[in-house]
Amino acid sequence: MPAMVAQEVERAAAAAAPHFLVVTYPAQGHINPARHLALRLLRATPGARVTLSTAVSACRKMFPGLEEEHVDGAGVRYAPYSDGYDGGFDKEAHHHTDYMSQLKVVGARTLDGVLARLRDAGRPVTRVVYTVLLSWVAGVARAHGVPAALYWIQPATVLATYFHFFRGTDGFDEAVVAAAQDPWAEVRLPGFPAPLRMRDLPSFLTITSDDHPYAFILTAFRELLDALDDDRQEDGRGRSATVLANTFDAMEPDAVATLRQHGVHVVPIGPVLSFLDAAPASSTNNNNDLFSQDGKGYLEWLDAQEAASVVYISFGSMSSMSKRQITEVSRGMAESGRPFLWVLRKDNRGEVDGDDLCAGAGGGGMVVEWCDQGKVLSHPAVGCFVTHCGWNSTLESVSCGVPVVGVPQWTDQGTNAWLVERQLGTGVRAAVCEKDGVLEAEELRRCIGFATSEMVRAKAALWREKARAAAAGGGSSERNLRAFVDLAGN
Ligand SMILES: O=c1ccn([C@@H]2O[C@H](COP(=O)(O)OP(=O)(O)O[C@H]3O[C@H](CO)[C@@H](O)[C@H](O)[C@H]3O)[C@@H](O)[C@H]2O)c(=O)[nH]1
Repeated sequence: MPAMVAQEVERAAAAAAPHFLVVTYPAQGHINPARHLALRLLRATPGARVTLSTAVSACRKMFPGLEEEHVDGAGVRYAPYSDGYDGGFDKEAHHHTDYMSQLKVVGARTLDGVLARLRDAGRPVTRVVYTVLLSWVAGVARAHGVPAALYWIQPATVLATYFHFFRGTDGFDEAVVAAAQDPWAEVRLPGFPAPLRMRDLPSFLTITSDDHPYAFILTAFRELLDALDDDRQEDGRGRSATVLANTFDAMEPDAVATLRQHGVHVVPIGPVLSFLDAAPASSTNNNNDLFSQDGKGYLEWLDAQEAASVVYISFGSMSSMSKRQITEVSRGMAESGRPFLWVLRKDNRGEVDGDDLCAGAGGGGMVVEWCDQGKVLSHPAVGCFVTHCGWNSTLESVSCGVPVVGVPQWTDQGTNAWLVERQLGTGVRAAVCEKDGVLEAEELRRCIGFATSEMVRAKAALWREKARAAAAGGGSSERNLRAFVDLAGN
């Protein structure tokens, strides 16, 4: 075959290969599930391209010096959009509402540029997948004639809650507004056999004024569901655009059923955790950290601990611990006599020194600024996880069979704690001080004792198997993802 013809054939083949563009908000808890999905898509689709797009500032933290594009060691390409704050968003100087409006305008314009550039380079995007808070991405994809799917990175129960709230299904919205001030009030979520308490619902539903500092988040969720409706009308089949959900059938059957019954085309593909796919030694979620590890050798320290003895403590990438909370955790761990590994981010520890904390807690632990949580939870020495119940941390704990002490702070975390305690039985939600929400030392010790009991450990082991079976070859989530991928290839 003459060289020019061969080149043409190669170019045509490249243009025909599926190309997924995964777009995410620039927060650690959003970037991680996006990258795990990117890796899953690469693995599920031989010859496919996967590009991940998040804001320039986040991309530069992950890959210093990045300009237009970067390909990581696993083959995921990064092509950032601009959120209007390429130097980083200073939350002391600007209001988050301004950030969201900038993100919508500048993000839409620059993401449009990313799609155009990939098309002009002979690598047209065939499917866009976007995470929460980014409803405008659906419009950008539509303008390029590319189908878009929402990737829901919180539990399906939270999606069902927002959906029925915004729709007003069976008066759910009115019931929530009436009970907003009472965390113990019970409300019936349509499609669920038993009532939930207000504290089990996403915290944003209790926002009753547009002046509330987080009112913009409730608006962003409303817009996200509206965007699904826009696609429903265009689809003509009476169901919404695809919603890939980072959950699995066995974990949230009621939520998946009620959403489908109301026309939401929800497709459980979780747990989407790439470190489950690799051999434990190479398991990693590296390369996408917005925080730096301090190289303290925590894995070697874990190696030296007894099996299932260590309590791992982390409140994720956003929540901060008050000074009193830090003191109570430190006291609780000292009194428990158990070894602990505690993540206290720099922006979360105030004046507190990690080494002083360890000494104060009896010297049986280690405080780090950030760690590879996938590796930590996969480590046999870890026997309990004290967590704020972010959805990623929750799914990671379930998939690693580590029992949980839940200390939810806000957003979806109350629902995640409810799932863990009431639906799965793999942990316990701690009682906190009514005045300041602090988990006190005695309660921490009690909860760790309960979470490490034979009964809870057995449940955690059971759900570990169910989670892994769903994601493994032939499992419900793997089949769902494959069907999605096959569709995207056509
Ligand atoms: O030292 C650490 C601490 C955390 N992580 C990872 O960081 C992610 C944290 O995500 P998550 O547990 O969901 O917490 P947040 O960062 O707080 O995530 C935000 O986003 C999530 C997805 O929308 C929501 O479920 C949370 O409530 C919200 O706070 C997880 O993948 C962890 O493995 C590390 O790798 N190292």
